[in-house]
Amino acid sequence: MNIFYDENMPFAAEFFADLGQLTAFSGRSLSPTAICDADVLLVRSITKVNEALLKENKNLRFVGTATIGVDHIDQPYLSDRNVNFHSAPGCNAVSVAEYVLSALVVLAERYLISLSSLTVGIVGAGNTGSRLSEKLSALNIKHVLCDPLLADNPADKREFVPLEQALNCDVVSLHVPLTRKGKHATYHLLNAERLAQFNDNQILINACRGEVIDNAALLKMKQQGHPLKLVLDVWENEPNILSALISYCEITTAHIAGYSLEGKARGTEILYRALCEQLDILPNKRLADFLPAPAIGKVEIKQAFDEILLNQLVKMVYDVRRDDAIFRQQINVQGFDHIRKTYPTRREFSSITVKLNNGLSSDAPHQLGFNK
Ligand SMILES: NC(=O)C1=CN([C@@H]2O[C@H](COP(=O)(O)OP(=O)(O)OC[C@H]3O[C@@H](n4cnc5c(N)ncnc54)[C@H](O)[C@@H]3O)[C@@H](O)[C@H]2O)C=CC1
Ligand SMILES: O=C(O)C(=O)[C@H](O)COP(=O)(O)O
Repeated sequence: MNIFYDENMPFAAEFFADLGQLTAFSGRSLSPTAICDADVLLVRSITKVNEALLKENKNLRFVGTATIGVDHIDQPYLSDRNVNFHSAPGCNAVSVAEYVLSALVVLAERYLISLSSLTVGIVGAGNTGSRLSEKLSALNIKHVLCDPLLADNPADKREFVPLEQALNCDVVSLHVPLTRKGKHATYHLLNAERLAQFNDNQILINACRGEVIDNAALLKMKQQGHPLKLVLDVWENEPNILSALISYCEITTAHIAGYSLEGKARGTEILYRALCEQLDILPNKRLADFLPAPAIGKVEIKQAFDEILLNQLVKMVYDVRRDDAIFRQQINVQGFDHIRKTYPTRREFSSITVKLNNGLSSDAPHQLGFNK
């Protein structure tokens, strides 16, 4: 069995070696002839999987994307060809939530804002939005959820607000898939008209897909002097982004919100399990067998919690300013894809054990995701 996989899938060789002949590829430049004899194709978000890519291939049985987003996959085409398709729902949702939290901590310090004074509007309350909601709850940060599709689902008991209410919050964080059709399509969900409603003090965070915000309209608004504070991880038309926007961002990164080692590697593991199931093989490998020990393994807390201490904990694991600095320094030299390919290791809160030796029963660090 010929298994072709994106070179940016951590532990792919370790997971898949026993299942077939492995070939790694560079996701942006994959050609139809390169994969003409693939039985299994494992991609990430930068490879568009469609008729144009697969036209030379007659053998394909399985396509997997080690990502949450599926907007790069022509699923009806795969289904017409009877090729099984799997994505990796939720794989890097914690990573996205930790990115947003780090951005909030950094901005709160930069502008001397207390996080507990803010209300966050989470647009899209699936895996990434829900993980963010849990972490905000752990820090007692007020937030509302907007998700008209889940609001219509009687099984989901959470309270939802209309979009306009979420967009009015002090912080607006976007967590929707990119969709172009239907009543709830998200392409340019934030168009010029909605962007114009933002007030001077708001913070807008986009760590879902660039096309959810009309980037040209956003640039125009910033050029006209709107003080909206911007955190942009994703961009329209990656990797050829609207670079004039960069200098208007408070925090700006190269689509790496989901790039914790755990988040990326979980994507690989989910596809390994899905392929094993298709092949009727019992999976015998687990991600825990491959993850290295983190640089910092254990922390002991010896004083009572306050916002400063909790913010320190967040930044100790992941300070988004590192990725912001790399982006600003390298975007015009090495380019968008290079920054992503050479991403330095980042671990999730769960990689660190936090021991409480402060006489308090408060469990905030563990609710935030740190290991007990
Ligand atoms: N920056 C990054 O590195 C990453 C970006 N993503 C992006 O984030 C997106 C969301 O991820 P998940 O939360 O895991 O997906 P999910 O599928 O678990 O949740 C998305 C939620 O958005 C809701 N939704 C759809 N249209 C909506 C609309 N018009 N208004 C409000 N809510 C709407 C859906 O009902 C769903 O509950 C992914 O599709 C992907 O494109 C995901 C992971 C990493
Ligand atoms: O999971 C998703 O959806 C994402 O946006 C990924 O973090 C994107 O990473 P790449 O697949 O582009 O490496």
